[in-house]
Amino acid sequence: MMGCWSPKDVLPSSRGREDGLVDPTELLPTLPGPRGRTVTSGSHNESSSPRLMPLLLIKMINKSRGKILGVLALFLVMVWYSIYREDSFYFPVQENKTTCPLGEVERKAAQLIGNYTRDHPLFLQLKDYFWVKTPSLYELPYGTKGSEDILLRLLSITHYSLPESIQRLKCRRCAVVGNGHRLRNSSMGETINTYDVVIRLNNAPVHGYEQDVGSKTTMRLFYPESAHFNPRTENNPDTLLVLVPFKPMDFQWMEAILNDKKRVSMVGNWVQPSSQPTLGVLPLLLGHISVLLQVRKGFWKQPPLIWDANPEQVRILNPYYMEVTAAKLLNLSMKQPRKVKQKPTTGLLAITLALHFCDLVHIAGFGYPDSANKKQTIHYYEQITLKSMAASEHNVSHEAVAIKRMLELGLIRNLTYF
Ligand SMILES: CC(=O)N[C@H]1[C@H]([C@H](O)[C@H](O)CO)O[C@](OP(=O)(O)OC[C@H]2O[C@@H](n3ccc(N)nc3=O)[C@H](O)[C@@H]2O)(C(=O)O)C[C@@H]1O
Ligand SMILES: CO[C@@H]1[C@H](O)[C@@H](O)[C@H](O[C@H]2[C@H](O)[C@@H](NC(C)=O)[C@H](OCc3ccccc3)O[C@@H]2CO)O[C@@H]1CO
Repeated sequence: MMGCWSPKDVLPSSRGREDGLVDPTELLPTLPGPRGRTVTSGSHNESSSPRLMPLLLIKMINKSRGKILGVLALFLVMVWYSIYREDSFYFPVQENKTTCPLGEVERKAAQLIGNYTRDHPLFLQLKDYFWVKTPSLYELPYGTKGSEDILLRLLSITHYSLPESIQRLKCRRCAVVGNGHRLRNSSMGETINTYDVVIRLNNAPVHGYEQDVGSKTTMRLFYPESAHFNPRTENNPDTLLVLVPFKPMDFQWMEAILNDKKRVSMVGNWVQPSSQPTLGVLPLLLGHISVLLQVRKGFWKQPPLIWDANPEQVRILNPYYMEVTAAKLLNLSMKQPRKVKQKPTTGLLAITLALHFCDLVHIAGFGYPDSANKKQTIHYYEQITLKSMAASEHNVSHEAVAIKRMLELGLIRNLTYF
């Protein structure tokens, strides 16, 4: 969709191939054959004997000189443009690990985001709900108005701190990994693992895709409907599992999961989904399921009822970042009429979060296929197309413009192409 150039722009147009790619033999000069036949220099005949090779090569270069020079000139202009603009539109970024562009993200983000500030906590904190000094202006997903009571309960069983290992970093180099198909066969895994903070989204797997997407996950943003059923296999033991709340039911789901987990673990008998429950734990398990069945209604997709994650890893994202993404990056109204529903994707939200927390923000796996491209799969891990997003309430072309603006500003850089 957002590709800035394609091989078609610089190579001769394809005549015979239906897939629109250039036939390699078209690039070979034509030569008179032994009996007046015209053959390409790639064909196997006497004229390709070793003695004639230098002659052929010179002839080839002579004939294609214009094209070669054209391609070379275009390539040089692109290299120059990329270096000049300090962005990675055309080429993957090569970052010097020893330098830290301290203050650069803040300076550039302030150009794009009105009233930009790093003063807001990343995660919701219990102390802000004991005595609400400044009530939130908006309801979920842009604020916590009306959710104060459930938050009092939920925040008393979750944590809000940033792990010490992140706090002590002198430079927070962050990679935000989108779920896009462009990561497939990208071999970006090793590079992604070098970042201090790797942010992943929803139920995107790493297991089996390490070479392309890496295996490090510092934070994973998700909502109940996008929670992976087996969080332990796709995260690290210290990954922060960051709930993005969209509706009050999301808090209730998290509370039920965590409370029940606490109750079950108190008996020291947490039942793995795959293991056989012992008889002693059955009443507890039934209680667990009935609590969760009560919160089951009200979701647009079945969330996990058993979720085997360590409660110490769980955080609740401050809806402030959703507000900034919607209002400042997408210019959405905070008070949308009920019919016109549009909200930011989790990926754009994650980029916004990174802009408020990191010293360097690189993205990978962002970019949807063109809307006319009905067959292209959208994810690196499953075979679904844009059609599956028909009821998604996102405007991905609008978001692409916002991301492109950030790339142009040099505020973020791209590890894959966009
Ligand atoms: C059917 C549906 O509702 N799909 C939504 C899915 C779905 O709910 C989850 O995957 C859970 O199954 O979630 C979303 O997004 P999804 O989980 O697909 O992808 C996460 C983020 O990666 C970026 N992305 C993804 C694919 C692609 N080709 N290009 C991209 O740039 C986007 O920024 C995206 O946000 C979501 O939460 O935003 C948005 C999707 O619209
Ligand atoms: C970041 O948004 C997430 C995902 O990308 C969206 O596609 C998804 O949109 C759903 C929307 O949140 C649902 N609205 C409510 C109020 O729950 C909407 O509900 C309609 C519906 C209801 C019952 C059964 C099916 C559909 O469904 C949208 C998806 O089709 O929101 C995600 C965050 O929750």
